Amino acid sequence: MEMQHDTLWNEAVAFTRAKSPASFEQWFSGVQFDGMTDGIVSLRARDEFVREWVDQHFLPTLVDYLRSQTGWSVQVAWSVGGHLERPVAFGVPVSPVRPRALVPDSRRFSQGPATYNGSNGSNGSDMRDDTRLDAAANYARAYGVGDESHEGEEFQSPASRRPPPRMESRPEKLEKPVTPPPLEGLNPKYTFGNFVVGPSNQLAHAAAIAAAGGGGPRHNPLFLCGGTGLGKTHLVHAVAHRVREERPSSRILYVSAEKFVNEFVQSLQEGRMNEFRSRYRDRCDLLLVDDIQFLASKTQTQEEFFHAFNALHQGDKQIIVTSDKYPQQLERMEERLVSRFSWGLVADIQGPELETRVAILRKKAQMEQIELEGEVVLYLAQTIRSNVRELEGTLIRLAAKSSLLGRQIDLDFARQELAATAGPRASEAGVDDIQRVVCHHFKLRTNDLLSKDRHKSIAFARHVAMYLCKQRLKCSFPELGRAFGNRDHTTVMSAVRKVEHLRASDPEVRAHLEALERKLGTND
Ligand SMILES: Nc1ncnc2c1ncn2[C@@H]1O[C@H](COP(=O)(O)OP(=O)(O)OP(=O)(O)O)[C@@H](O)[C@H]1O
Repeated sequence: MEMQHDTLWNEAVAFTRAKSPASFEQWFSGVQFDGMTDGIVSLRARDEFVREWVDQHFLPTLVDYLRSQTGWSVQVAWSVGGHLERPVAFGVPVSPVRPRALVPDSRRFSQGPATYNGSNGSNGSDMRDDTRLDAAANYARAYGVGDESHEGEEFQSPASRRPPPRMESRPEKLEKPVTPPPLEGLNPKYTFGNFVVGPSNQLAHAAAIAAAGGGGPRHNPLFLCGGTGLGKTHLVHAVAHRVREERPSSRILYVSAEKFVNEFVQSLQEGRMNEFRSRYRDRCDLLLVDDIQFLASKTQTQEEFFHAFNALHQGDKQIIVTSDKYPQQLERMEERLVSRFSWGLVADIQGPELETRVAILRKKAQMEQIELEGEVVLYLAQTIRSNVRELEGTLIRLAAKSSLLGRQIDLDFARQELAATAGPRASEAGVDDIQRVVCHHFKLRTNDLLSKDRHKSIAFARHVAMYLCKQRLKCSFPELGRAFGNRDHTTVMSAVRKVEHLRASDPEVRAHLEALERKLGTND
């Protein structure tokens, strides 16, 4: 089995190397392959800078290759520092320009090897936070390594004997920027390499890779939807990063729907509509719009967006839209827009399962250099189930507190902290609480649930409340019947069964239940 893994790894390496051999040699001289088990690839980087560069520029290709060959959800576990006995490649192994620590000192908790300790005399302490790209550029200038993104053209190592760049119009190699200028509003950490794939998001992930030109059928538009904090924005940024890397000349527009509205209003007021239209209809190869639900009720902006959409779609320019709802659930949105959103692929992202939450926590801890014991990871993943943003926020809060108090993040510490900040535990919530939350969600009065009213919307809310009570409380069917206006226990039983069935078959019902479960919190 190990043998097979090694072969697979070697194939993935060969595949990735072939895309840009010189650059590969340079960067992978600072990386060691420590093995692969259960879809987890263990790598060691010489330092944090190499880790981050390789993570962002090479791993998406490498991991995609492994995934395509095995069908596994491949994860990469990095360790940083220490001597590399078996580097993957043998380029010029030096990193003369050391950027400052990637996270503020207060957030660097790793007990592992120090990363930027000025060992080469280059004290980065007075460098700005945004010096990473500068440092990367210097690194590349000095050693001829760099971005993979220059369409068939490679950065060259001093030792390389490859012919000079083919494109005559390009200025001297050392003068051109190593990476295209960053796109406004993009989070550099939101890359495919940093996105953990699991059953809850694999369709959205695969569709995003395809939209970025990474193979597989491309759907236009791609409509990504799901509850808050589940990774929609992350995926959209990842597409932009990937396209930026691989096709630097592509004109990418990333906006939140809110920004689109503001730009539109401002252009209208200032008589610059031609410019606005040209920007969104003619000078754009990839349009990414976050939180489209924000266009609700804004009829004039919707009209403008409709025309931009048509122009781009006709020109086969990729459009990706995110939303917290399915297209059909978007309220106060023109029908013709809603129908267009479903022309391509609607890919939803569900709340991550336990295994994915564990993998996300590991990834985030690794990125932020936070040391976490396995039992703490599991405890956090079991306790925080609502969304990834909350998971991530809790991790950062724990790390900050642990740093302030000088205490290790062990299970006791995590338990105390979560208990101190959690609201009332769901297990303490009673039938009344659940009824109240359900009524609030469906905009009903509590009395409605207890009444004999059989109006469809009230009956549905009542069934949902019964289902949630049954799931979360240790109540018998007869007890629940009494709590819901003295109903027969068989009525409750059939309501619970009905909702169970709808949950599995109807995405809209599932979305309601997930929203309610988020509001009610965990019942662990
Ligand atoms: N599968 C994942 N792997 C790694 N990180 C993730 C994953 N899903 C979400 N995250 C992280 O969770 C945080 C929230 O994600 P993001 O902002 O993309 O959510 P969203 O779905 O756009 O939410 P909203 O609708 O509220 O804007 C980000 O820091 C993101 O990196």
